[in-house]
Amino acid sequence: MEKIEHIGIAVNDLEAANERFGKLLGQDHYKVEEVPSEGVRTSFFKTGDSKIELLEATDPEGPIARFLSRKGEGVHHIAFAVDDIEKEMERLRGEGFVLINEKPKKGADNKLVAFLHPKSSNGVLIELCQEIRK
Ligand SMILES: CC[C@H](C(=O)O)C(=O)SCCNC(=O)CCNC(=O)[C@H](O)C(C)(C)COP(=O)(O)OP(=O)(O)OC[C@H]1O[C@@H](n2cnc3c(N)ncnc32)[C@H](O)[C@@H]1OP(=O)(O)O
Ligand SMILES: [Co+2]
Repeated sequence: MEKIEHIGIAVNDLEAANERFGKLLGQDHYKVEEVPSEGVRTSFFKTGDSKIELLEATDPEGPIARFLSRKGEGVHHIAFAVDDIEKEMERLRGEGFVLINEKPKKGADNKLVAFLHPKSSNGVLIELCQEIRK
């Protein structure tokens, strides 16, 4: 794991949260991107070497909608940058971690992503992110 790539925060209203985090961080978000496969619309703020990712549900059955209905707004996941996501998934499987997705999938912000089940990591949902190289 190289560094914290982003911290994902589930929000009810992306525009309102963009405004609030914009004031908090003293800067605007640099993108809004929908990821239909995940049932989310995301926005990103650059915070030094890592980012804040705000997540609004676009699918009432999706993971963010479920999280919001069960837990309300709040920190949803921690994402780590990895150089080789398949290799890292293999390593973590070997260490006994439960991978939610068998294969990496396309995430937001030009990344390949995979998730570990929170039960493997002390109740914290962990995301692996690899930059999609040109
Ligand atoms: C990919 C685009 C973007 C990016 O960065 O590129 C994203 O980050 S998208 C983020 C949204 N996508 C995901 O979260 C995908 C991975 N998540 C999942 O597959 C599910 O949310 C899962 C498996 C973590 C939970 O799904 P499930 O339907 O089983 O939810 P339950 O409500 O039944 O919860 C089961 C159990 O897990 C606990 N839980 C759920 N979500 C979280 C969470 N975010 N952090 C910690 N714990 C979580 C929940 O409390 C239940 O625990 P229990 O003890 O059984 O009550
Ligand atoms: Co994320």
